[in-house]
Amino acid sequence: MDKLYLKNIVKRYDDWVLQMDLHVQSGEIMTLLGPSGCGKTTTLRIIAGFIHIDSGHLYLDERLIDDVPPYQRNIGVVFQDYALFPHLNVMKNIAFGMRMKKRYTKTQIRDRVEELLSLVGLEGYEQRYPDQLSGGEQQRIALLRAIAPHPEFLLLDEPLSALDFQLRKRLRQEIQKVQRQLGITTIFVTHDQEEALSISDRITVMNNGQVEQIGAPVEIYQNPKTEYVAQFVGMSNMLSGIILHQEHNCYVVQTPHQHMIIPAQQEYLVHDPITFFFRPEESYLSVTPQEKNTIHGVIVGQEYLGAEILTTIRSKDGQEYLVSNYIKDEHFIQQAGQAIYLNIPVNACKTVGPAARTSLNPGA
Ligand SMILES: Nc1ncnc2c1ncn2[C@@H]1O[C@H](COP(=O)(O)OP(=O)(O)OP(=O)(O)O)[C@@H](O)[C@H]1O
Repeated sequence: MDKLYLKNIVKRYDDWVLQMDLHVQSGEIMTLLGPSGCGKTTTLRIIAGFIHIDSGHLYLDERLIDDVPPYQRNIGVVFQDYALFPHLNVMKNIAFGMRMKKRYTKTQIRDRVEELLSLVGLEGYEQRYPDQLSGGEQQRIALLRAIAPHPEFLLLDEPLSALDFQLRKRLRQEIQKVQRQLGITTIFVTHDQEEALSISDRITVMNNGQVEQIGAPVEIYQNPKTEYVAQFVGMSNMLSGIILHQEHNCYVVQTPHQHMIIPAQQEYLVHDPITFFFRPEESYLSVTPQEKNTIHGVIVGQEYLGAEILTTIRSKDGQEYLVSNYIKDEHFIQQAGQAIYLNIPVNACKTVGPAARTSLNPGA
């Protein structure tokens, strides 16, 4: 069932337009993912009721909420800076929203705060002040403050962006755990694709004010519908060519390098232009050419990433490709300038359709 429905929402700022049609299901974590300026925060602010829309409608539990003011929407919000009230201790910070509602007794408030603190392992922190907490602890308290008054919906706007990498990883698991235990429908905003893949039930990939693709993380990563999604979510190597002919369930494609064989996932005709991609982790290097789908090039650089090595290859026509190899599998540390073959298994090649939208914004 839809918890929230953004029906043909349009919001204009001068010559920039946000256009959204989005269903958020009850109990899910839906992530809005996209680069800076694509409209994630604007969407959240529309849902929270801080921004008026030019057209469209918002439904919460199938109830129209266009004219419901923010404080009556019963939505919990955690923004990027998660500023706690510095003059209030942890107990009072978390209790703040419950007190505002004037419908809870002192005992109910205390019990709720203690229950929530134990959920994130911060029992006994009630009397501390924000300046006596680490960044990660402050972030947890901000989350609890938002969920304490039993909101119907939780909006998290890049709540982890101020934290270091390890802490972000830990806290996103914690957010997910709390969200699951309370079953609270959540919209999570991030520009970090790894964070989106790890925390979400579904992801909405946004591009310049519009939805590019909506799907489960595995669907978005494995079957991106557009070139934009393939390149924004994970790393990908793009290739273009012309269909020469079909062979069984594959197309033979003329690319700048050679003929490449790719699975026939979509209907194409002979001579049609086609764009396909492969992921760095699905290709491999060799010093001799393989039977098919081999690109000859030279190594132009290698990046050591701990568990893997990311190698950049430049082909004769000057195009660069990324290949990642697990060091455990292959001790493939090479010199820049060395000639090498990049091999791409047929099934690693995936097509992306033409962008199924006409952008309203400049620069798309
Ligand atoms: N009040 C405003 N007046 C005019 N333009 C605005 C206003 N607020 C946002 N914009 C523009 O709307 C677009 C979307 O902004 P928004 O903050 O929603 O993006 P975002 O995806 O959340 O970006 P970030 O990740 O940097 O926070 C941007 O081009 C921004 O400049």
